[in-house]
Amino acid sequence: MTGIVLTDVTRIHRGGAPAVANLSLEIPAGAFCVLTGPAGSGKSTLLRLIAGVEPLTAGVIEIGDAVRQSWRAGRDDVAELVDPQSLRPRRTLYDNMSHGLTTHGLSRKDAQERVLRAADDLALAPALARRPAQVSAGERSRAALARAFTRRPRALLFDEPLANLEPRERLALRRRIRELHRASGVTTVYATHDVADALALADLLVVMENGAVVEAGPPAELYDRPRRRRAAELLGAPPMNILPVRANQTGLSLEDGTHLGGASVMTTAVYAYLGVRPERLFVLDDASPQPGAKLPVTVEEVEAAGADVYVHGRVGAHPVTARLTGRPEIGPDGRVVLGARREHLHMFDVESGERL
Ligand SMILES: Nc1ncnc2c1ncn2[C@@H]1O[C@H](COP(=O)(O)OP(=O)(O)OP(=O)(O)O)[C@@H](O)[C@H]1O
Repeated sequence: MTGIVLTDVTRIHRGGAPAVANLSLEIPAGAFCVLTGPAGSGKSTLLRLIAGVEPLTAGVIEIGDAVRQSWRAGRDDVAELVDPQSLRPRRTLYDNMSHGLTTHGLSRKDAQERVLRAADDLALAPALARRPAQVSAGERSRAALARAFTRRPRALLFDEPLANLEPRERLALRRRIRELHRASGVTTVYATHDVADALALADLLVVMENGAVVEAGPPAELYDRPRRRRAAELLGAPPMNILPVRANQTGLSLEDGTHLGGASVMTTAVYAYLGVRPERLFVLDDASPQPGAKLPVTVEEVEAAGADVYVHGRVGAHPVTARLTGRPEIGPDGRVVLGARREHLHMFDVESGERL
């Protein structure tokens, strides 16, 4: 197995701002690394640079002994970009999957065995004789995935492979990708803006913005204890609520004096940003656990979306969103008091954005 080491990687398109800027990252051998971040943050560009289909402006990408630099193109059989668009339209799925295997030294029989095994693994057998235009979007995605696996590259690269699939198929293929990764152990880099996919798949999660890494680490750490305010905001849908507060021994309050609760998380007085994820808020009543903070919310909108109910409103002048499991009872004054447990409160430095 081979890891991927990126050192000061930069890609500048002609006349543009850097799509990837001085980015360094070490992806251990066999890891499932997920790149996430908003549109335009550089995820696809980074994948294309690793795949070698786009040239580097500066920096080095090492995939084992295969080294890519701006002045030296790397080998193109090292990292495989899984892309349904690149299936050849005039060939059957079988031919698409077997193409190139025999020229890379496999016997016809071994190539056939490999293709049939991959087709079995991805439930593609009935569609093998058809062309890409004659199968569903899900089958095309699975065919691209099967083709990549048959080639046994050192690294597999995915760019939003679930984007155009219906929800049930999405979940099934997401699980399959994870299982195939576990079975093959091939180092994988996967780009998505979907937070749930990112958290479900990653061993190493990389939050990107403006072509740079905001924060990287195990997904549970980034979700539960983000080190940076920006990473906390980017890794959440809806994003983490952020309120500017004064915290001292008596508790937390907003600049207009609104008291947010008695249980302070700080021992000395500081001005900070309080962060709380929408899904960690609950309606405060007699049965609620002891809250670390209370938010008196003036409700502006309630969206009932199946199992989730989104409550949008304001605390003082600041917007707040809660994701609840039931419709809250809203008082005649249009208010509801929400709570969050102390362990679900995050404090960030006002200037640096670092976790306090
Ligand atoms: N061929 C190109 N020429 C000029 N600029 C480009 C080109 N490709 C990408 N960019 C710019 O580079 C930046 C990063 O784009 P990239 O597609 O890598 O982001 P992304 O995170 O994958 O976005 P998305 O989630 O929308 O796919 C963007 O500002 C984009 O406009």
